[in-house]
Amino acid sequence: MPRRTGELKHLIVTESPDGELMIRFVLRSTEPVARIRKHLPTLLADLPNARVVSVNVLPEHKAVLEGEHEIVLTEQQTLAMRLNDVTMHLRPQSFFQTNTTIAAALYAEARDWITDLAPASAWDLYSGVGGFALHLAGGDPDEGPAVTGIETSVEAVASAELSRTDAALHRVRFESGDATRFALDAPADEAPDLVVVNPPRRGIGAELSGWLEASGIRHVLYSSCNAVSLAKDLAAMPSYRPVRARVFDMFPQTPHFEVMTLLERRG
Ligand SMILES: C[S@@+](CC[C@H](N)C(=O)[O-])C[C@H]1O[C@@H](n2cnc3c(N)ncnc32)[C@H](O)[C@@H]1O
Repeated sequence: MPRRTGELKHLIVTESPDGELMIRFVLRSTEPVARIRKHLPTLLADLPNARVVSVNVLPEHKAVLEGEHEIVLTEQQTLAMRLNDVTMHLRPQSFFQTNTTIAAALYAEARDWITDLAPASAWDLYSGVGGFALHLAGGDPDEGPAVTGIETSVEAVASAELSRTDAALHRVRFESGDATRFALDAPADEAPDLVVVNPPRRGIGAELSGWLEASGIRHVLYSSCNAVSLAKDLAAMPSYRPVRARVFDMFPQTPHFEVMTLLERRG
């Protein structure tokens, strides 16, 4: 009979493409924090590539990986994730695509497809730490589309803002908020040329797909980790036709995959 009295629930390790590590101890309580702090110098000496070490507190016994309370123990608060020519500064608790090599290919392909379309403005809905927005914005801060990223996680928005500032991309901005609410509340004359959506497994849902269908937006780039919700969302947007699509093996050795498609308004 499990007694559930242990303190360590999970150890979450993120390795950057440069081999640097973010190590997160998911604990039942803050009781071991003083001990981890005490042994931190030894841990850092044994793992010279460790850059960020934190404790995440998850008191409840439930089927989630992490809780809301995070205590960063190192001076460095973010892990630099260098993908293609974009550096993203990842804070603990921010979503990052599961497979970094494939994520780099995904963002590069998105940029490739979009460059030809040369949109003046774009929204990156469900922007996370800003992978799509930062790639679409391009290397020159004065060129490329004006991009607005919308994301519910405050930590992810803070990560994205840091990366944007670091790259001096003044035509990119990130806001914390609900993607559907943002679209529904936007003045009609502020609709962009392109909308990128990269939602969680549930997809974008009836409200946002209905809004896109009724909008005059010319292109939608939809990156999905669940082909079932993607198909449902696409069925609700018959005014768009897929002009490009590619499957990415984001979750090797599982039945899951990422699929990205570029949709173009008919007519
Ligand atoms: C599949 S991840 C994609 C993140 C990002 N596009 C990337 O490439 O890393 C989905 C993101 O949607 C965010 N999210 C979930 N529900 C949301 C909502 N209603 N509005 C905006 N963002 C949401 C999650 O926090 C998560 O960061």
